[in-house]
Amino acid sequence: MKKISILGSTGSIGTQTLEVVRENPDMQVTALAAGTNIELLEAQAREFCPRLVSLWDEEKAKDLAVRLADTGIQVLAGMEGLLSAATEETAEIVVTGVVGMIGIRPTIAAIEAGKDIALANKETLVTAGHLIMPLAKKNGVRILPVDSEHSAIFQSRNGEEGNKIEKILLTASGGPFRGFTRKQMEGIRLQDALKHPNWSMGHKVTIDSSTLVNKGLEVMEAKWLFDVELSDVQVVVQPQSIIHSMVQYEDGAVIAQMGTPDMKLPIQYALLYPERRHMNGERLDFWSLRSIEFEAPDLKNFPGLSMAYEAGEKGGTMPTVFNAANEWAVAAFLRQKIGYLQITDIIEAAMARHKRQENPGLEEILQAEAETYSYIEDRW
Ligand SMILES: NC(=O)C1=CN([C@@H]2O[C@H](COP(=O)(O)OP(=O)(O)OC[C@H]3O[C@@H](n4cnc5c(N)ncnc54)[C@H](OP(=O)(O)O)[C@@H]3O)[C@@H](O)[C@H]2O)C=CC1
Ligand SMILES: CC(=O)[C@@H](O)[C@H](O)COP(=O)(O)O
Ligand SMILES: [Mn+2]
Repeated sequence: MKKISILGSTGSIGTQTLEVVRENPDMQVTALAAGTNIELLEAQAREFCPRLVSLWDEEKAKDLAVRLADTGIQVLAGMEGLLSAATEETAEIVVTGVVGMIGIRPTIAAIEAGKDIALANKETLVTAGHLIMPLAKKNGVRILPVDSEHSAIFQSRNGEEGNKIEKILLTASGGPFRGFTRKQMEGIRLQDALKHPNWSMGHKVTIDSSTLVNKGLEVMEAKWLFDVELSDVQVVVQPQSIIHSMVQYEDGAVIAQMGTPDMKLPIQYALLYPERRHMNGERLDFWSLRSIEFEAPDLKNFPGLSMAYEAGEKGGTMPTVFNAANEWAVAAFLRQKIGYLQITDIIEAAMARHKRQENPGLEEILQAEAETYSYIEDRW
């Protein structure tokens, strides 16, 4: 029986993880954590019977405890609850499906408790990769990528572990505004930015995909997961999201992982690694596909990607500032408080004023996040 704790169980990654669990009788959920969605978490708790559930919202957690009183399921709240879900004693693997830097502390706690990590929450590696990767090594736990591109790279490394990577070819859809100039992006509305061409995902990552900030975060995520230089990660626009990413080896061979855009595959692969198991769903049909297209990314009109390379090259607290500024700006755009182009303007301004700190610990990372927020809040 594979025992799984899911952080962010009510979100896009969380609900798809539960679909995978539903289809695999040898998987069992031991803990579930969410933010505020009490209705869905209650339904999930009743269906999957975990040992504990947690809601970030303290008041709603109290209400949930009353609602679940007949079940014997422990109900917790806040950071304490999130950490308890991450370290639930019987869990073997923790799916990090929360969104944003809130994922850092539970990921660290899970690793310290000896749990394998099925990592969807890329913000954790972007901001704290230099802490997470050595900690995982020290505790003998595996960081198994769930992000589709990183799962593809991981799959393309299978059997090649001893061979050096020459280059990672990280594919990008280009988002809904591929081909737009910045001028054409001036009037973009929230509902337009939420229309990803290929993937159905949570709001934050969908906006990140549209600005190419998602690809920037993924470049840094790849650096930590596969121990490569940022300059060895090349972004290739592949508009259909059929090739999920590729690895080029020293003899020039390129190994790719392909498939329809469906996150259940990388989720199941991470949960069952190294086993592959039957999965229902669409298969690629090359006769109807006919061709697969490629483009170079447009760095001029999508500055989020170059700023991510710059933040990653500078290192220290700079990736935290890049990420925190983006988290703030995307949340404000989702509340319709700022315009679309201001997202990257805010990241640029926050990075420009930041005095970088080398090799930050957890407290310094969280402080850089807080300082970035207060700098932005004073100006926007
Ligand atoms: N969706 C996808 O296909 C992909 C996502 N990712 C990454 O995975 C992560 C999750 O993305 P996605 O599933 O789309 O996001 P969603 O917004 O759909 O879901 C986020 C989840 O996190 C929960 N949550 C938010 N804040 C807290 C908190 N403070 N404490 C506990 N739980 C919290 C939410 O709970 P509630 O619903 O109650 O608010 C929800 O369950 C992101 O880092 C994203 O970049 C990577 C690749 C693909
Ligand atoms: C499904 C997934 O992994 C997303 O992170 C996806 O990568 C978004 O697509 P683009 O950022 O390439 O538009
Ligand atoms: Mn991705």
